[in-house]
Amino acid sequence: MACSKKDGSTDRDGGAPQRFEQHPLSEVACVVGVVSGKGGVGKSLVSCSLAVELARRGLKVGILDADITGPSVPRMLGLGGRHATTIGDLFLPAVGPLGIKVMSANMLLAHENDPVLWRGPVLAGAIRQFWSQTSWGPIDVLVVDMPPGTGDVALTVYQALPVDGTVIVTTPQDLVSMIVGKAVKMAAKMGVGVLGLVENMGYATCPHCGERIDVFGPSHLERDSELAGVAALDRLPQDPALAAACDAGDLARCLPADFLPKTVARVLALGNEPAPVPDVAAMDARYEAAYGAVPQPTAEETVDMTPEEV
Ligand SMILES: Nc1ncnc2c1ncn2[C@@H]1O[C@H](COP(=O)(O)OP(=O)(O)OP(=O)(O)O)[C@@H](O)[C@H]1O
Repeated sequence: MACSKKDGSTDRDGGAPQRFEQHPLSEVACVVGVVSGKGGVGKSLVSCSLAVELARRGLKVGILDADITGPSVPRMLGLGGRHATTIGDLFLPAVGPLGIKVMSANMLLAHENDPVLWRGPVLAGAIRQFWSQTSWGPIDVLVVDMPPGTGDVALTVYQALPVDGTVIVTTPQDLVSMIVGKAVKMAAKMGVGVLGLVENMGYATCPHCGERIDVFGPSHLERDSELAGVAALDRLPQDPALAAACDAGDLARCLPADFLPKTVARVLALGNEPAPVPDVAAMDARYEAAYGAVPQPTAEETVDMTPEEV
């Protein structure tokens, strides 16, 4: 797979100086971010599932766990308690099932339940280490499991890594839908393309009669993706077997076949079909048509939201 250039000089930013340089021993062809506006919606599950599905198709896959303060990727892939290998300043990712390479803050801690009590600049430094000081080797797709929300680390990833496209994970609740808009706008403001929305935990299947139950009410996937102007990708069930597999570190083996089919196809198409950067003005117009005009703040009430340099 070939996406954008990964040598710190992508066409997108014209070689902006804040880009972190890829380690000379890494050859990452494609970087896909997985984000959610809000915590706990299943972003790490989607990151790991995407990695597993791509690895099942024979791709060389890595996961950069940018959820520094709440990392769950190592545990889900059976790498809980594993430490990263270091040679001097160089980090080597742990290798999990299906050859998936993983780099996570948890692999740098003495105990996996130690808290990471780092402030913004140190968190950004960790992202730099996971990209510039880590030898990933040849990787077709590097999945970046982002922290929830639109904070410091997400900003760093978008500014400093050559993200080719981002998958936004949501659940069918109004609060989460509203926050999807923030995640889409953040990507747009950073010039990052959006691959589409994945709705997680939308429904469950009754183990007795097989009936589908919409756990949080009807799906919002079509509505939210239309309003945001991004693709509707997959709708995932709430499945106790998946939760148990995550807890047991056995997700790679237990993940049902052809999980996330549309998301996988979209990622595989990235080389020929770049992820479109959402049009924020058009998106605002659609939200306004659907929900009415949002009262505009006065000049005194307006806060400068321009992202700062890393
Ligand atoms: N579709 C699902 N079916 C069953 N359990 C799920 C599903 N999706 C996520 N879970 C469970 O919910 C918990 C939270 O999932 P996950 O860690 O992926 O969320 P997250 O959005 O990455 O959270 P955080 O915001 O803390 O990073 C996990 O224990 C996971 O096993």
